[in-house]
Amino acid sequence: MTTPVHYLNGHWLPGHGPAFASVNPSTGETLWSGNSADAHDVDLAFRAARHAFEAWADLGFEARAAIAKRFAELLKANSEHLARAIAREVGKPVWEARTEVAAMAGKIPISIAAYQERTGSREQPQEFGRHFLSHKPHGVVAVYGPYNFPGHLPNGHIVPALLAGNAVVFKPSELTPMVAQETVKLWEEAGLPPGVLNLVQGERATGEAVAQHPELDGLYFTGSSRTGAILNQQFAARPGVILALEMGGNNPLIVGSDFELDAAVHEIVQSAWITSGQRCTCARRLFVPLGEKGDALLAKLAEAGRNLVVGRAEDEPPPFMGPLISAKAADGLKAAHDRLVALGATSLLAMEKLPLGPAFVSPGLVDVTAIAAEVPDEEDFGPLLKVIRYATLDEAIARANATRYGLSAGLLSDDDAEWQRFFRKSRAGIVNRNKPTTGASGSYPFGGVGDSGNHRASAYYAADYCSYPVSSTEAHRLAKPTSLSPGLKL
Ligand SMILES: NC(=O)C1=CN([C@@H]2O[C@H](COP(=O)(O)OP(=O)(O)OC[C@H]3O[C@@H](n4cnc5c(N)ncnc54)[C@H](O)[C@@H]3O)[C@@H](O)[C@H]2O)C=CC1
Ligand SMILES: O=C(O)CCC(=O)N[C@@H](CCC(=O)O)C(=O)O
Repeated sequence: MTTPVHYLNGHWLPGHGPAFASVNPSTGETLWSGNSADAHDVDLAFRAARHAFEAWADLGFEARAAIAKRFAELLKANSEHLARAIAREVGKPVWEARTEVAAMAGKIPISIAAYQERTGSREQPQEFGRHFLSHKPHGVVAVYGPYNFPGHLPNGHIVPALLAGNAVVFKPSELTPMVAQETVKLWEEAGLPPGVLNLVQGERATGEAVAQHPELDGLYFTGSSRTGAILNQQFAARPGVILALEMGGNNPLIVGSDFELDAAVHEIVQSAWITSGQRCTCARRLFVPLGEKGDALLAKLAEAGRNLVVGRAEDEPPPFMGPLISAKAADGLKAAHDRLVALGATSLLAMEKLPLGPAFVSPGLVDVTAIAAEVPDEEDFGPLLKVIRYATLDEAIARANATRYGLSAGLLSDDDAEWQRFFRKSRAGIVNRNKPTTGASGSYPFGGVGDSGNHRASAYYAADYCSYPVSSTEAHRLAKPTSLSPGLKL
């Protein structure tokens, strides 16, 4: 119980909960181990955050932004170190992990602009003084991160929360504690005052202790719809706590009537198999027109999947896809693939477990047209793409929308009328044309409808849930009105 893995009130301290570890899914090597934060450690984090909050909020935006800018510089200076940590702990290839670190540094100017634009102030002069709109931080907010972007996605909540003047308790995914620790060290080096950002590592019990803490003013969660739904229920009894939920999807990608074959295959690969399918925005369902052109597309896509290089995160030459996060995840994906085939789906590219290690699978492509009604509306978080053949675009759009989720959706078509129809009818927070469903811009809002979120979009709109609006009517001097309300004598 001696490894200092929690950052509480500006000190690195050991935890008092059960021990846990993170493992490199490419190699099986243990990367990080420590004791999780128990309820008492979590309480220390909240006390520190509450204590630090007022001075941090009073410091002013410019001073807070200056620290965030120093953090961005440190990210750039340490980008290779952090990218390697991400590659090792998540399994994504180093080239891709580098893009994650770049997105983290890019988050700072974006969040500064968003704070000013989305939550700035507005004044309306009046005879007596003014009406005035300003924004205040919520207080102490918790940030929960998923494992697939252990740097970028928690950063997408932490940066705007701190800029707005909140103090933060950060509970990263238990699968990626090392990346969280390396990130928080950079905030420390950037000069963040003690208590403003606290790190509590741990598994579900730590997450529960954070969510139940009475000092909580806001909870910003990126993770599975299952956990998000639990939190949503839990917080129904605490309406005063602002809850931002960014969750999964069962995202459709429709291939229209007018497309260039190689370009379409490229966008599908980038939609479905990037990050080994471990992005919430990944396409899970591919709608392909019936007929020869659709047949040719699927043949080419299966070939691209067969030729795609799967390898260890740090391999040279680099792979396109690394392992899944764990052997358990790989077994789960393979089982989902096999279940579809057992139900009667046609395998166009069989997903296989690979001899590289227990967390490795090859990409899978299954035609589920014949069993579409039996396919559960679930997010299979890995490189498994389900194909549905269709006769008319309207049919494809209706089936694409037939999901309880609504995160991303895409159309591959050069036909403008098809795009207009698709855009009008599709129900998702991210709707793309001739581009992957993945790779959303941080300069735009990011979030979904249905079970993909709770209408608190992140990225550019994260500023909105990091502070609350205050409307003031101000008179410079107290003055008795010249005419009083009927029935009132003074
Ligand atoms: N919409 C979005 O922006 C994104 C959504 N995701 C989604 O995240 C998922 C993958 O991430 P995971 O790490 O597996 O998510 P997860 O839901 O298993 O875990 C997320 C966090 O919640 C904590 N947690 C789990 N159960 C809890 C409970 N009962 N109470 C409090 N905390 C609890 C975990 O320890 C972790 O810190 C996928 O479903 C993916 O679609 C991932 C990235 C982006
Ligand atoms: O938060 C942002 O800056 C934009 C959202 C973003 O980066 N989305 C990524 C990854 C999220 C995921 O799918 O897990 C993407 O759209 O690829």
